[in-house]
Amino acid sequence: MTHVARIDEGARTGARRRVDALAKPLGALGRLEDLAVWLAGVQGTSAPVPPREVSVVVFAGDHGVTGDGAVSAYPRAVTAAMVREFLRGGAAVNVLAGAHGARVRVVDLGVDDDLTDTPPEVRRHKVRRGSGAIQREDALTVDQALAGLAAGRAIADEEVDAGADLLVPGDMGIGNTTVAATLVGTVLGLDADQVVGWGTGVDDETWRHKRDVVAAALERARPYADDPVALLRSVGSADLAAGTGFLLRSAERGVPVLLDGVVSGACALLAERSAPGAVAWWCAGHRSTEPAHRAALASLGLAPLLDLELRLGEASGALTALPLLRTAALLLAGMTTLDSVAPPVPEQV
Ligand SMILES: Cc1cc2ncn([C@H]3O[C@H](COP(=O)(O)O)[C@@H](O)[C@H]3O)c2cc1C
Ligand SMILES: O=C(O)c1cccnc1
Repeated sequence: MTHVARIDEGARTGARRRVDALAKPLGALGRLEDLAVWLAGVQGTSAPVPPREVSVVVFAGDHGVTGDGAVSAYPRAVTAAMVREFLRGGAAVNVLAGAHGARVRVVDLGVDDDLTDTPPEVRRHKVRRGSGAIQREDALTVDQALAGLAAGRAIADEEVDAGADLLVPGDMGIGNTTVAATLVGTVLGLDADQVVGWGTGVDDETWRHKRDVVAAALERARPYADDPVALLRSVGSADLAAGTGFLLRSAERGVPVLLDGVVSGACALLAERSAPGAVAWWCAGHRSTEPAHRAALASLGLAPLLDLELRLGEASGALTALPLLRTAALLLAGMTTLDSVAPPVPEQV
């Protein structure tokens, strides 16, 4: 059972009042105003501060769905190679985190490689190597789905206990847009055509195969549309289970999250289904080109901060949006009020 923490409505009201009093026309800072009010609600103060301790967690895993003909433009071995690169510091997530002052942690939940050359910390939460081919078999056992969820929760706890004031989920796993599309399609009752995208940049023939794979997986998953754990078992994966647990725990601990692309969007949809109201703790950093991401955000009622046609994952969209969140807080804190600058109303004679 997830007990969603309460958003501070008083702080939101106070921040809205302050925003409206600032030295600008009413509403002139557009969605930056809403962002400042959101931050106030999740920080529990009408004077929110820019998030300082930003913790990015990249959940990594491989997907059995890549086994029967390509659903991705890249081979499975790229997952392990990119995990190693995250540790070396040359991936997009590293550059963006460095630029914007965030910490990156990579966690292997299901990479199809033992990664014995990486620090034990990376592999501590490993559930299995790869997941089942969801078009014809379960992705996980129930125990593995629960282990993935528990790992995500534990990781959120570790980050929050270490002082994180903003959590950012990222993803790495060849084939994961196929899994995310299946989860979103199942939860929202959509067809494969409505959720399947081009992922890493597949050609038309691969797209059609991907669509058929998702259609078969949707068929298997339909009976579990209202049961997030059964969904993760049948058509999910250990890394997406962990992403879902991470988001659930953020809402329990009352720590805000900046969401990334279609993978965190699918996790958010599952987490919101299992803990209605949790979405109040999450902000959508961006909208990717994946149709399933668009559908997930619309269903969650989240308006993305950016729409830059990104299609990378790794938390890259969320980190690109991070400065906007800080900007919103700085404007609220630093601007003076209109009544301190406006010429006084002339007195009647
Ligand atoms: C070099 C490289 C770096 C990446 N970083 C994130 N992804 C992203 O692309 C993959 C999902 O797309 P699909 O479902 O089409 O495989 C995931 O690994 C995701 O994290 C990458 C993909 C590649 C090739
Ligand atoms: O939507 C995304 O986040 C995405 C798209 C393509 C590849 N990886 C992630």
